[in-house]
Amino acid sequence: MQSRWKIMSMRSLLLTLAATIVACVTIQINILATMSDRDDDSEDVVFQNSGFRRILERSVVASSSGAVTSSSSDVTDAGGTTKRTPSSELDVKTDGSSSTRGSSRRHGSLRYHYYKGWVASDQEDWTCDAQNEPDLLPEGDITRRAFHAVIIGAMKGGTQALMKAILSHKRMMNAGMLHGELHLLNNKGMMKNLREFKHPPDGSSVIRRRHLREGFEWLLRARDFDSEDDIAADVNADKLGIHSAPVYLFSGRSVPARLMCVAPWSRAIAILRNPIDRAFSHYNYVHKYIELHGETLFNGTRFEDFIYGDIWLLRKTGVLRDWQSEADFESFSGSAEEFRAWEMYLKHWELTGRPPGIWGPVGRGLYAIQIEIWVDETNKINRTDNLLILESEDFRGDGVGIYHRVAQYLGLERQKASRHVVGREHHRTVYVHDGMSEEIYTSLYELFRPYNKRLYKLLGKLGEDDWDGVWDKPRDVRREEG
Ligand SMILES: Nc1ncnc2c1ncn2[C@@H]1O[C@H](COP(=O)(O)OS(=O)(=O)O)[C@@H](OP(=O)(O)O)[C@H]1O
Repeated sequence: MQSRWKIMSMRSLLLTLAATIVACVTIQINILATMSDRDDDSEDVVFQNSGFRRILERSVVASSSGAVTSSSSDVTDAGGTTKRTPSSELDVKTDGSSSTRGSSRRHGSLRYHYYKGWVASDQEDWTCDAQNEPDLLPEGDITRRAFHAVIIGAMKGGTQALMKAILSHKRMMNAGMLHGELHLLNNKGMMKNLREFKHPPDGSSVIRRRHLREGFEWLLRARDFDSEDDIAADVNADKLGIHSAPVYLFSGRSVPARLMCVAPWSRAIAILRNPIDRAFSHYNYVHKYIELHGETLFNGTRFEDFIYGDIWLLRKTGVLRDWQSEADFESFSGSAEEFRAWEMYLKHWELTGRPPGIWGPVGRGLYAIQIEIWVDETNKINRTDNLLILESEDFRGDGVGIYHRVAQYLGLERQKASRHVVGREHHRTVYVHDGMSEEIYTSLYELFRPYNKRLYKLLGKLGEDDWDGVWDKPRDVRREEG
Protein backbone atom coordinates (compact mmCIF):
# COMPACT_ATOMS: atom_id res chain seq x y z
CA MET A 1 0.00 0.00 0.00
CA GLN A 2 2.80 2.35 1.05
CA SER A 3 4.85 1.66 -2.13
CA ARG A 4 1.73 2.36 -4.26
CA TRP A 5 1.42 5.80 -2.57
CA LYS A 6 5.11 6.42 -3.21
CA ILE A 7 4.72 5.60 -6.91
CA MET A 8 1.65 7.88 -7.19
CA SER A 9 3.33 10.85 -5.53
CA MET A 10 6.47 10.36 -7.67
CA ARG A 11 4.26 10.34 -10.75
CA SER A 12 2.46 13.56 -9.78
CA LEU A 13 5.81 15.19 -8.94
CA LEU A 14 7.12 14.30 -12.40
CA LEU A 15 3.94 15.59 -14.04
CA THR A 16 4.20 18.95 -12.17
CA LEU A 17 7.86 19.23 -13.16
CA ALA A 18 7.03 18.59 -16.81
CA ALA A 19 4.20 21.16 -16.76
CA THR A 20 6.52 23.76 -15.21
CA ILE A 21 9.18 23.16 -17.88
CA VAL A 22 6.57 23.50 -20.67
CA ALA A 23 5.24 26.74 -19.12
CA CYS A 24 8.75 28.21 -18.82
CA VAL A 25 9.60 27.37 -22.42
CA THR A 26 6.29 28.91 -23.61
CA ILE A 27 6.89 32.11 -21.67
CA GLN A 28 10.43 32.31 -23.04
CA ILE A 29 9.16 31.84 -26.61
CA ASN A 30 6.52 34.54 -26.03
CA ILE A 31 9.07 36.98 -24.67
CA LEU A 32 11.36 36.36 -27.63
CA ALA A 33 8.44 36.74 -30.04
CA THR A 34 7.39 40.00 -28.38
CA MET A 35 10.93 41.32 -28.48
CA SER A 36 11.32 40.52 -32.15
CA ASP A 37 7.90 42.11 -32.81
CA ARG A 38 9.09 45.24 -31.07
CA ASP A 39 12.26 45.32 -33.15
CA ASP A 40 10.07 45.52 -36.23
CA ASP A 41 7.71 48.11 -34.86
CA SER A 42 9.34 51.49 -34.57
CA GLU A 43 6.19 53.06 -33.03
CA ASP A 44 6.67 50.96 -29.91
CA VAL A 45 9.93 52.74 -29.19
CA VAL A 46 7.83 55.75 -28.19
CA PHE A 47 6.39 53.83 -25.32
CA GLN A 48 9.59 52.15 -24.17
CA ASN A 49 12.53 54.47 -24.39
CA SER A 50 11.40 57.93 -25.12
CA GLY A 51 10.48 60.98 -23.10
CA PHE A 52 7.09 59.40 -22.53
CA ARG A 53 8.61 56.81 -20.25
CA ARG A 54 11.15 59.24 -18.88
CA ILE A 55 8.51 61.72 -17.83
CA LEU A 56 6.51 58.99 -16.11
CA GLU A 57 9.57 57.91 -14.21
CA ARG A 58 10.59 61.44 -13.31
CA SER A 59 7.13 62.23 -12.07
CA VAL A 60 7.63 59.69 -9.32
CA VAL A 61 10.98 61.17 -8.33
CA ALA A 62 9.66 64.73 -8.49
CA SER A 63 6.55 63.88 -6.56
CA SER A 64 8.34 62.11 -3.80
CA SER A 65 10.58 65.15 -3.44
CA GLY A 66 8.05 67.91 -3.34
CA ALA A 67 5.63 68.15 -6.24
CA VAL A 68 2.19 69.58 -5.97
CA THR A 69 0.15 66.55 -5.13
CA SER A 70 2.67 64.61 -3.14
CA SER A 71 2.87 64.59 0.59
CA SER A 72 6.36 65.98 0.93
CA SER A 73 7.18 69.53 1.62
CA ASP A 74 10.48 70.94 0.40
CA VAL A 75 10.40 72.67 -2.95
CA THR A 76 13.41 74.27 -4.54
CA ASP A 77 12.61 77.24 -6.70
CA ALA A 78 14.23 78.31 -9.93
CA GLY A 79 16.72 80.41 -8.00
CA GLY A 80 17.83 77.41 -5.96
CA THR A 81 16.13 78.51 -2.75
CA THR A 82 14.43 75.73 -0.86
CA LYS A 83 11.04 76.62 0.53
CA ARG A 84 8.79 74.84 2.89
CA THR A 85 5.37 74.14 1.40
CA PRO A 86 2.40 72.79 3.28
CA SER A 87 2.04 69.06 2.84
CA SER A 88 -0.68 67.91 0.56
CA GLU A 89 -4.13 66.95 1.73
CA LEU A 90 -4.19 64.10 -0.61
CA ASP A 91 -3.08 60.65 0.32
CA VAL A 92 -3.52 58.33 -2.59
CA LYS A 93 -3.18 54.68 -1.79
CA THR A 94 -2.04 52.20 -4.34
CA ASP A 95 -5.33 50.36 -4.25
CA GLY A 96 -6.87 53.53 -5.66
CA SER A 97 -8.63 54.62 -2.50
CA SER A 98 -7.79 57.95 -0.96
CA SER A 99 -8.21 59.97 2.12
CA THR A 100 -7.92 63.63 2.95
CA ARG A 101 -5.48 64.55 5.62
CA GLY A 102 -5.85 67.26 8.16
CA SER A 103 -4.61 70.11 6.02
CA SER A 104 -7.76 70.42 3.91
CA ARG A 105 -9.55 71.18 7.14
CA ARG A 106 -6.83 73.71 7.88
CA HIS A 107 -8.38 76.15 5.42
CA GLY A 108 -11.10 77.06 7.83
CA SER A 109 -11.84 80.19 5.89
CA LEU A 110 -14.86 81.21 3.95
CA ARG A 111 -12.79 80.61 0.85
CA TYR A 112 -12.45 76.97 1.70
CA HIS A 113 -16.14 76.56 2.36
CA TYR A 114 -16.82 78.11 -0.98
CA TYR A 115 -14.40 75.81 -2.73
CA LYS A 116 -15.51 72.64 -1.12
CA GLY A 117 -18.78 73.00 -2.93
CA TRP A 118 -17.12 72.32 -6.26
CA VAL A 119 -17.49 68.88 -7.54
CA ALA A 120 -16.00 67.06 -10.44
CA SER A 121 -17.42 63.65 -10.69
CA ASP A 122 -20.00 63.00 -8.02
CA GLN A 123 -22.46 60.21 -8.39
CA GLU A 124 -25.55 62.04 -7.29
CA ASP A 125 -28.88 60.46 -6.75
CA TRP A 126 -30.62 62.01 -9.66
CA THR A 127 -32.10 60.48 -12.70
CA CYS A 128 -32.84 61.79 -16.09
CA ASP A 129 -36.40 60.84 -16.49
CA ALA A 130 -36.40 61.92 -20.10
CA GLN A 131 -38.85 59.30 -21.24
CA ASN A 132 -41.56 60.16 -18.77
CA GLU A 133 -40.85 63.85 -18.92
CA PRO A 134 -40.18 64.62 -22.54
CA ASP A 135 -38.76 67.90 -23.66
CA LEU A 136 -41.87 69.98 -23.75
CA LEU A 137 -40.34 73.40 -23.48
CA PRO A 138 -41.74 75.57 -26.24
CA GLU A 139 -39.54 77.69 -28.48
CA GLY A 140 -39.00 81.02 -26.79
CA ASP A 141 -39.27 79.68 -23.24
CA ILE A 142 -36.83 81.50 -20.97
CA THR A 143 -34.97 78.37 -19.85
CA ARG A 144 -34.73 77.15 -23.37
CA ARG A 145 -33.29 80.45 -24.51
CA ALA A 146 -30.92 80.75 -21.55
CA PHE A 147 -29.41 77.36 -22.28
CA HIS A 148 -29.00 77.91 -25.98
CA ALA A 149 -25.24 77.52 -25.85
CA VAL A 150 -22.42 76.72 -23.46
CA ILE A 151 -18.65 76.97 -23.75
CA ILE A 152 -17.26 73.92 -21.97
CA GLY A 153 -13.51 74.61 -22.10
CA ALA A 154 -10.72 73.99 -22.32
CA MET A 155 -9.46 76.16 -19.53
CA LYS A 156 -6.81 78.50 -21.02
CA GLY A 157 -7.97 77.58 -24.50
CA GLY A 158 -9.20 81.09 -25.31
CA THR A 159 -12.69 80.62 -23.88
CA GLN A 160 -13.07 84.24 -22.84
CA ALA A 161 -12.04 85.60 -26.23
CA LEU A 162 -14.54 83.21 -27.80
CA MET A 163 -17.25 84.25 -25.37
CA LYS A 164 -16.66 87.92 -26.18
CA ALA A 165 -16.80 87.20 -29.90
CA ILE A 166 -20.10 85.31 -29.58
CA LEU A 167 -21.62 87.94 -27.32
CA SER A 168 -20.86 90.58 -29.92
CA HIS A 169 -23.67 89.05 -32.00
CA LYS A 170 -26.87 90.98 -31.42
CA ARG A 171 -28.96 87.88 -30.75
CA MET A 172 -26.74 86.58 -27.97
CA MET A 173 -26.68 87.48 -24.31
CA ASN A 174 -24.72 86.45 -21.31
CA ALA A 175 -26.53 83.89 -19.19
CA GLY A 176 -23.69 83.68 -16.73
CA MET A 177 -22.00 85.90 -14.26
CA LEU A 178 -18.60 87.48 -14.52
CA HIS A 179 -17.06 86.65 -17.91
CA GLY A 180 -20.19 84.66 -18.60
CA GLU A 181 -19.05 81.89 -16.26
CA LEU A 182 -21.83 80.08 -14.52
CA HIS A 183 -20.74 76.81 -13.02
CA LEU A 184 -24.23 75.60 -12.79
CA LEU A 185 -23.83 71.99 -13.76
CA ASN A 186 -20.75 71.07 -11.77
CA ASN A 187 -21.41 72.79 -8.51
CA LYS A 188 -22.49 70.54 -5.71
CA GLY A 189 -23.61 73.48 -3.61
CA MET A 190 -25.80 74.72 -6.39
CA MET A 191 -27.21 71.30 -7.05
CA LYS A 192 -28.06 71.10 -3.38
CA ASN A 193 -29.78 74.48 -3.53
CA LEU A 194 -31.80 73.30 -6.45
CA ARG A 195 -32.84 70.27 -4.52
CA GLU A 196 -33.92 72.43 -1.62
CA PHE A 197 -35.59 74.86 -3.92
CA LYS A 198 -37.75 72.24 -5.50
CA HIS A 199 -37.85 69.04 -3.61
CA PRO A 200 -39.70 66.41 -5.51
CA PRO A 201 -43.30 66.23 -4.33
CA ASP A 202 -43.06 62.47 -3.88
CA GLY A 203 -40.57 63.10 -1.08
CA SER A 204 -37.79 61.10 -2.73
CA SER A 205 -34.33 62.52 -3.10
CA VAL A 206 -34.39 62.00 -6.83
CA ILE A 207 -34.22 65.15 -8.86
CA ARG A 208 -36.10 64.91 -12.09
CA ARG A 209 -35.61 66.82 -15.25
CA ARG A 210 -38.40 69.27 -14.58
CA HIS A 211 -37.18 70.03 -11.07
CA LEU A 212 -33.78 70.92 -12.38
CA ARG A 213 -35.35 73.08 -15.03
CA GLU A 214 -37.43 74.97 -12.54
CA GLY A 215 -34.35 75.44 -10.42
CA PHE A 216 -32.36 76.74 -13.37
CA GLU A 217 -35.09 79.12 -14.30
CA TRP A 218 -35.15 80.46 -10.80
CA LEU A 219 -31.39 80.85 -10.77
CA LEU A 220 -31.28 82.60 -14.09
CA ARG A 221 -33.92 85.04 -12.98
CA ALA A 222 -32.01 85.58 -9.78
CA ARG A 223 -29.03 86.47 -11.93
CA ASP A 224 -31.04 88.96 -13.92
CA PHE A 225 -30.90 87.03 -17.13
CA ASP A 226 -34.38 88.32 -17.61
CA SER A 227 -35.78 90.43 -14.81
CA GLU A 228 -39.53 90.52 -14.32
CA ASP A 229 -39.52 94.04 -15.76
CA ASP A 230 -37.54 92.96 -18.78
CA ILE A 231 -39.88 90.08 -19.37
CA ALA A 232 -42.86 92.40 -19.11
CA ALA A 233 -41.28 94.84 -21.54
CA ASP A 234 -40.17 92.01 -23.79
CA VAL A 235 -36.68 93.52 -23.85
CA ASN A 236 -34.82 90.29 -24.44
CA ALA A 237 -37.58 88.31 -26.00
CA ASP A 238 -35.49 87.27 -28.97
CA LYS A 239 -32.18 86.89 -27.15
CA LEU A 240 -30.41 83.60 -26.71
CA GLY A 241 -28.23 82.87 -23.74
CA ILE A 242 -24.73 81.48 -23.53
CA HIS A 243 -22.65 80.72 -20.50
CA SER A 244 -19.14 79.50 -20.11
CA ALA A 245 -17.56 77.11 -17.65
CA PRO A 246 -14.15 75.90 -18.79
CA VAL A 247 -14.18 73.23 -16.10
CA TYR A 248 -17.13 71.41 -17.71
CA LEU A 249 -14.85 69.60 -20.12
CA PHE A 250 -12.78 68.41 -17.18
CA SER A 251 -15.67 67.22 -15.04
CA GLY A 252 -16.22 63.62 -15.95
CA ARG A 253 -19.51 62.24 -17.13
CA SER A 254 -21.88 63.96 -14.73
CA VAL A 255 -21.76 67.41 -16.36
CA PRO A 256 -22.54 66.38 -19.95
CA ALA A 257 -25.12 63.93 -18.61
CA ARG A 258 -26.87 66.73 -16.73
CA LEU A 259 -26.73 69.09 -19.67
CA MET A 260 -28.09 66.50 -22.08
CA CYS A 261 -30.86 65.75 -19.61
CA VAL A 262 -32.05 69.22 -18.72
CA ALA A 263 -31.21 71.07 -21.90
CA PRO A 264 -30.84 68.58 -24.74
CA TRP A 265 -31.32 71.38 -27.27
CA SER A 266 -28.23 73.15 -25.91
CA ARG A 267 -25.18 73.55 -28.11
CA ALA A 268 -21.82 72.94 -26.51
CA ILE A 269 -18.58 74.44 -27.79
CA ALA A 270 -15.09 73.29 -26.88
CA ILE A 271 -12.00 75.24 -27.87
CA LEU A 272 -8.82 73.18 -27.59
CA ARG A 273 -5.28 74.45 -27.53
CA ASN A 274 -1.95 72.71 -27.90
CA PRO A 275 -1.88 70.93 -24.52
CA ILE A 276 1.71 71.97 -23.81
CA ASP A 277 0.93 75.67 -24.30
CA ARG A 278 -2.24 75.18 -22.31
CA ALA A 279 -0.33 73.66 -19.39
CA PHE A 280 2.22 76.45 -19.43
CA SER A 281 -0.46 79.12 -19.53
CA HIS A 282 -2.18 77.29 -16.65
CA TYR A 283 1.03 77.37 -14.63
CA ASN A 284 1.47 81.10 -15.15
CA TYR A 285 -2.17 81.67 -14.32
CA VAL A 286 -1.72 79.81 -11.05
CA HIS A 287 1.10 82.20 -10.13
CA LYS A 288 -1.15 85.12 -10.92
CA TYR A 289 -3.84 83.42 -8.89
CA ILE A 290 -1.51 83.25 -5.92
CA GLU A 291 -1.06 87.00 -6.10
CA LEU A 292 -4.77 87.58 -6.33
CA HIS A 293 -5.98 85.19 -3.68
CA GLY A 294 -3.03 84.87 -1.35
CA GLU A 295 -2.70 81.14 -1.96
CA THR A 296 0.79 80.20 -0.82
CA LEU A 297 1.09 76.58 -1.76
CA PHE A 298 2.61 77.15 -5.17
CA ASN A 299 5.12 79.81 -4.21
CA GLY A 300 8.41 78.74 -5.65
CA THR A 301 6.95 75.75 -7.43
CA ARG A 302 8.66 75.26 -10.76
CA PHE A 303 6.77 74.34 -13.90
CA GLU A 304 8.21 70.84 -13.82
CA ASP A 305 7.04 70.30 -10.23
CA PHE A 306 3.60 71.56 -11.14
CA ILE A 307 3.26 69.11 -13.99
CA TYR A 308 5.07 66.18 -12.40
CA GLY A 309 2.70 66.40 -9.45
CA ASP A 310 -0.24 65.94 -11.77
CA ILE A 311 1.48 63.18 -13.72
CA TRP A 312 2.14 61.41 -10.46
CA LEU A 313 -1.56 61.56 -9.68
CA LEU A 314 -2.46 60.37 -13.18
CA ARG A 315 -0.18 57.40 -12.61
CA LYS A 316 -1.40 56.64 -9.13
CA THR A 317 -4.99 56.57 -10.26
CA GLY A 318 -4.11 54.41 -13.25
CA VAL A 319 -4.90 56.86 -16.04
CA LEU A 320 -1.28 56.80 -17.20
CA ARG A 321 0.45 53.46 -17.23
CA ASP A 322 3.72 51.95 -18.34
CA TRP A 323 2.45 50.81 -21.69
CA GLN A 324 4.83 48.54 -23.44
CA SER A 325 3.46 49.11 -26.90
CA GLU A 326 1.09 51.23 -28.88
CA ALA A 327 -1.26 48.25 -29.04
CA ASP A 328 -1.25 48.18 -25.25
CA PHE A 329 -2.18 51.85 -25.14
CA GLU A 330 -4.87 51.43 -27.74
CA SER A 331 -6.56 48.55 -26.01
CA PHE A 332 -6.72 50.57 -22.79
CA SER A 333 -7.96 53.71 -24.57
CA GLY A 334 -11.68 54.24 -24.13
CA SER A 335 -12.04 51.14 -21.95
CA ALA A 336 -14.26 51.04 -18.87
CA GLU A 337 -11.05 50.67 -16.87
CA GLU A 338 -9.67 53.92 -18.25
CA PHE A 339 -12.94 55.68 -17.52
CA ARG A 340 -12.92 54.45 -13.92
CA ALA A 341 -9.32 55.60 -13.50
CA TRP A 342 -10.23 59.00 -14.95
CA GLU A 343 -13.15 59.45 -12.56
CA MET A 344 -10.91 58.49 -9.68
CA TYR A 345 -8.30 61.00 -10.83
CA LEU A 346 -10.92 63.78 -10.88
CA LYS A 347 -12.18 62.72 -7.50
CA HIS A 348 -8.71 62.95 -6.02
CA TRP A 349 -8.29 66.52 -7.23
CA GLU A 350 -11.64 67.33 -5.74
CA LEU A 351 -10.53 65.90 -2.41
CA THR A 352 -7.67 68.36 -2.21
CA GLY A 353 -10.29 70.99 -1.46
CA ARG A 354 -8.53 73.42 -3.79
CA PRO A 355 -10.39 75.37 -6.45
CA PRO A 356 -10.75 73.68 -9.84
CA GLY A 357 -8.70 76.47 -11.42
CA ILE A 358 -5.63 74.76 -10.02
CA TRP A 359 -6.58 71.22 -10.96
CA GLY A 360 -4.98 69.07 -13.58
CA PRO A 361 -2.38 70.98 -15.57
CA VAL A 362 -1.59 67.81 -17.52
CA GLY A 363 -4.89 65.95 -17.19
CA ARG A 364 -6.80 68.81 -18.77
CA GLY A 365 -4.65 68.39 -21.85
CA LEU A 366 -5.67 64.74 -22.32
CA TYR A 367 -8.46 65.96 -24.56
CA ALA A 368 -9.20 62.61 -26.16
CA ILE A 369 -10.56 61.17 -22.91
CA GLN A 370 -12.69 64.22 -22.19
CA ILE A 371 -14.09 64.66 -25.69
CA GLU A 372 -14.90 60.94 -25.86
CA ILE A 373 -17.01 61.33 -22.72
CA TRP A 374 -18.90 64.28 -24.21
CA VAL A 375 -19.42 62.54 -27.53
CA ASP A 376 -20.67 59.50 -25.68
CA GLU A 377 -23.23 61.49 -23.72
CA THR A 378 -24.50 63.37 -26.78
CA ASN A 379 -24.83 60.05 -28.61
CA LYS A 380 -27.04 58.76 -25.81
CA ILE A 381 -29.70 61.27 -26.75
CA ASN A 382 -29.04 60.72 -30.44
CA ARG A 383 -27.60 64.14 -30.97
CA THR A 384 -24.56 64.48 -33.16
CA ASP A 385 -24.97 68.18 -33.84
CA ASN A 386 -24.66 69.67 -30.40
CA LEU A 387 -20.93 69.60 -29.85
CA LEU A 388 -18.61 71.90 -31.81
CA ILE A 389 -14.90 71.48 -31.32
CA LEU A 390 -12.66 74.38 -32.28
CA GLU A 391 -8.91 74.73 -32.42
CA SER A 392 -7.67 77.62 -30.34
CA GLU A 393 -4.76 78.35 -32.69
CA ASP A 394 -7.21 78.63 -35.59
CA PHE A 395 -9.31 81.07 -33.64
CA ARG A 396 -6.26 83.18 -32.92
CA GLY A 397 -5.28 83.14 -36.58
CA ASP A 398 -8.71 83.63 -38.15
CA GLY A 399 -11.05 85.09 -35.55
CA VAL A 400 -13.57 86.32 -38.10
CA GLY A 401 -13.77 83.00 -39.94
CA ILE A 402 -14.33 81.11 -36.69
CA TYR A 403 -16.86 83.70 -35.53
CA HIS A 404 -18.99 83.06 -38.63
CA ARG A 405 -18.63 79.32 -38.23
CA VAL A 406 -19.83 79.48 -34.64
CA ALA A 407 -22.72 81.81 -35.54
CA GLN A 408 -23.88 79.33 -38.13
CA TYR A 409 -23.61 76.46 -35.67
CA LEU A 410 -25.71 78.43 -33.17
CA GLY A 411 -28.34 79.10 -35.83
CA LEU A 412 -27.76 82.85 -35.83
CA GLU A 413 -28.32 85.10 -38.78
CA ARG A 414 -25.17 86.34 -40.49
CA GLN A 415 -23.91 89.51 -38.94
CA LYS A 416 -20.69 91.39 -39.63
CA ALA A 417 -18.03 90.67 -37.03
CA SER A 418 -17.22 93.57 -34.75
CA ARG A 419 -13.61 94.48 -35.42
CA HIS A 420 -13.21 95.78 -31.89
CA VAL A 421 -13.88 92.37 -30.43
CA VAL A 422 -13.48 89.56 -32.91
CA GLY A 423 -9.98 88.58 -33.91
CA ARG A 424 -8.56 90.40 -30.91
CA GLU A 425 -6.71 89.00 -27.97
CA HIS A 426 -8.59 88.90 -24.67
CA HIS A 427 -7.52 87.68 -21.27
CA ARG A 428 -3.84 87.30 -22.00
CA THR A 429 -1.78 86.06 -19.06
CA VAL A 430 1.16 88.06 -17.83
CA TYR A 431 3.72 85.29 -17.72
CA VAL A 432 5.83 85.18 -14.61
CA HIS A 433 8.04 82.56 -16.23
CA ASP A 434 9.18 82.83 -19.81
CA GLY A 435 9.53 79.27 -20.87
CA MET A 436 10.34 75.67 -20.18
CA SER A 437 13.48 73.69 -20.86
CA GLU A 438 13.84 71.78 -24.10
CA GLU A 439 13.88 68.55 -22.10
CA ILE A 440 10.58 69.24 -20.36
CA TYR A 441 9.07 70.36 -23.63
CA THR A 442 10.13 67.15 -25.38
CA SER A 443 8.90 64.98 -22.55
CA LEU A 444 5.49 66.65 -22.52
CA TYR A 445 5.36 66.39 -26.27
CA GLU A 446 5.89 62.62 -26.00
CA LEU A 447 3.32 62.29 -23.24
CA PHE A 448 0.58 64.14 -25.10
CA ARG A 449 1.38 62.70 -28.54
CA PRO A 450 -0.59 59.44 -28.30
CA TYR A 451 -3.57 61.31 -26.82
CA ASN A 452 -3.42 63.95 -29.54
CA LYS A 453 -3.30 61.21 -32.14
CA ARG A 454 -6.34 59.62 -30.53
CA LEU A 455 -8.14 62.96 -30.63
CA TYR A 456 -7.36 63.50 -34.33
CA LYS A 457 -8.72 60.03 -35.04
CA LEU A 458 -11.89 60.65 -33.06
CA LEU A 459 -12.50 64.01 -34.73
CA GLY A 460 -11.77 62.45 -38.10
CA LYS A 461 -14.59 60.00 -37.43
CA LEU A 462 -16.85 62.96 -36.67
CA GLY A 463 -16.01 64.42 -40.07
CA GLU A 464 -13.37 66.89 -38.86
CA ASP A 465 -10.45 65.83 -41.03
CA ASP A 466 -8.26 68.88 -40.76
CA TRP A 467 -7.19 68.12 -37.20
CA ASP A 468 -4.69 65.49 -38.18
CA GLY A 469 -1.27 66.51 -36.88
CA VAL A 470 -2.20 70.06 -35.77
CA TRP A 471 -0.07 69.92 -32.65
CA ASP A 472 2.62 67.66 -34.01
CA LYS A 473 4.74 70.64 -34.92
CA PRO A 474 5.26 73.16 -32.16
CA ARG A 475 3.38 76.41 -32.70
CA ASP A 476 3.44 79.47 -30.49
CA VAL A 477 5.65 77.68 -28.04
CA ARG A 478 7.64 79.78 -25.64
CA ARG A 479 10.57 77.53 -25.16
CA GLU A 480 13.33 79.78 -23.95
CA GLU A 481 14.73 78.77 -20.61
CA GLY A 482 12.87 80.53 -17.81
N1 LIG B 1 -8.33 85.49 -29.84
C1 LIG B 1 -7.72 84.53 -29.14
N2 LIG B 1 -7.57 83.31 -29.66
C2 LIG B 1 -6.96 82.32 -28.96
N3 LIG B 1 -6.45 82.49 -27.72
C3 LIG B 1 -6.57 83.71 -27.16
C4 LIG B 1 -7.20 84.78 -27.83
N4 LIG B 1 -7.17 85.86 -27.03
C5 LIG B 1 -6.54 85.47 -25.92
N5 LIG B 1 -6.18 84.19 -25.98
C6 LIG B 1 -5.44 83.41 -24.98
O1 LIG B 1 -6.32 82.55 -24.27
C7 LIG B 1 -5.72 82.27 -22.99
C8 LIG B 1 -6.77 82.45 -21.92
O2 LIG B 1 -7.70 81.44 -22.10
P1 LIG B 1 -9.13 81.47 -21.40
O3 LIG B 1 -9.80 82.75 -21.67
O4 LIG B 1 -9.80 80.23 -21.80
O5 LIG B 1 -8.72 81.40 -19.85
S1 LIG B 1 -9.66 80.92 -18.67
O6 LIG B 1 -9.80 79.49 -18.77
O7 LIG B 1 -10.94 81.61 -18.78
O8 LIG B 1 -8.94 81.31 -17.44
C9 LIG B 1 -4.58 83.26 -22.83
O9 LIG B 1 -3.39 82.55 -23.12
P2 LIG B 1 -2.01 82.93 -22.41
O10 LIG B 1 -1.80 84.41 -22.58
O11 LIG B 1 -0.99 82.08 -23.08
O12 LIG B 1 -2.18 82.55 -20.98
C10 LIG B 1 -4.86 84.29 -23.89
O13 LIG B 1 -3.71 84.97 -24.36
